[in-house]
Amino acid sequence: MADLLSDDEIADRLPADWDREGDEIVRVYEFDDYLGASGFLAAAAGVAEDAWHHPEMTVRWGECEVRLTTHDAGGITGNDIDMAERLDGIYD
Ligand SMILES: C[C@H](O)[C@H](O)[C@H]1CNC2=NC(N)=NC(=O)C2=N1
Repeated sequence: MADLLSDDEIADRLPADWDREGDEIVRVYEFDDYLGASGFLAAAAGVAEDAWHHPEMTVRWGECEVRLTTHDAGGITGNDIDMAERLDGIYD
């Protein structure tokens, strides 16, 4: 099981455009419309399934909010940082 990151480690490793909110890291990806946001969610779900690390995702008009935490560890781990970087990689 992945180890919890310290506050300093989280601050150091948090990718640009992501914020920390307690035991989660959060980013809102922006799109031109609802279908764009929905398509990103579908692609992100595939990335998550491949990595077996699953974010909480909420689609709104033109937005997909992604929240990551490691449930098994009860907080933020390297798995969350890695998933954030993977999702940034599929965001055009
Ligand atoms: C049983 C447990 O849910 C699985 O091992 C995986 C599935 N996906 C997961 N996703 C996230 N975000 N955290 C987990 O701890 C996690 N665990």
